[in-house]
Amino acid sequence: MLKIRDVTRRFGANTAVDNVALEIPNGQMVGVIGRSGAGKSTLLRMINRLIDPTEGSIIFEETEVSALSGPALRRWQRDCAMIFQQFNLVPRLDVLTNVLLGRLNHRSTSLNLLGMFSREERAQAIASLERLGIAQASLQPAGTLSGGQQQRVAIARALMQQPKMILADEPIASLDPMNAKVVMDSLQDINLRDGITVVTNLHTLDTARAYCSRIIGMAAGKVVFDGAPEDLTREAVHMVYGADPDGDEISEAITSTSIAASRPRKSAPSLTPAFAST
Ligand SMILES: Nc1ncnc2c1ncn2[C@@H]1O[C@H](COP(=O)(O)OP(=O)(O)OP(=O)(O)O)[C@@H](O)[C@H]1O
Repeated sequence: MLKIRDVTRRFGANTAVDNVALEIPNGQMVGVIGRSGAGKSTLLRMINRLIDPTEGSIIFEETEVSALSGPALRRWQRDCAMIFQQFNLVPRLDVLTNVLLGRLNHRSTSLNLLGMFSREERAQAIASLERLGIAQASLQPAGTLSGGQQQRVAIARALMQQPKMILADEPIASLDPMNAKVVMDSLQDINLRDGITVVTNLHTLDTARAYCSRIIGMAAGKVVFDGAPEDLTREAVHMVYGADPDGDEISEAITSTSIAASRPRKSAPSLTPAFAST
């Protein structure tokens, strides 16, 4: 269980995340939605400790993640793998080496300095690439792959960390619908088959509805919706996205990529939809 307790993050006078409290049980697939600037990335980055909260605490199992430093913090960042919109691979290195880099936090500094990976680690990296359907590109420089392929490499690298949780920050925002579907199907497969918690920021509402059993809607740094996709009514969508500049209700079409999940998502959790009063 991940517990986010009254977490706030300010950048100067700007409050990016405003007093957010959430509990995420292990094994959920959670979509975080909201307008640009709503605080989605900041929230994810605080969970992974790429950014520190200004106030509040983040707890995983019995560990206060927000208080960790040194090797314990690196262990947490290994347990909580992060996937980014821009993939964050090393373009000049081949795909296999990029995936092996996911092992770095598992190993001693001296082994890392020698840059040596065991036969077992290599086999594991190839198995991860096979699972993502991209093993044939193992020896290609990562920078020569298409965006969709690069994101699959990034997911294979995340798997090499043997994470307890995957945080994906707009993983499909740079991809065309077909590649977006492959990437979301992969994240769903990892969630369903391995039971790994996935928390993903998504620009598009229909993707969140299709893949996530729980949707968290943010507006101006606050959680304004937390519930199952079925409970995301027009009213709730309005609370998350607000009205367009002409004052008209926002259309779901503009938050749509038209991708459909290959597998049905897990049945919805027994969540009471929460609407913030402010
Ligand atoms: N490093 C930073 N320094 C200053 N302000 C920041 C920083 N990171 C985020 N912000 C501000 O915090 C607010 C929330 O940003 P955040 O990136 O978390 O939103 P988001 O919902 O992820 O948006 P997007 O979908 O555009 O990525 C914004 O006003 C943003 O400008």
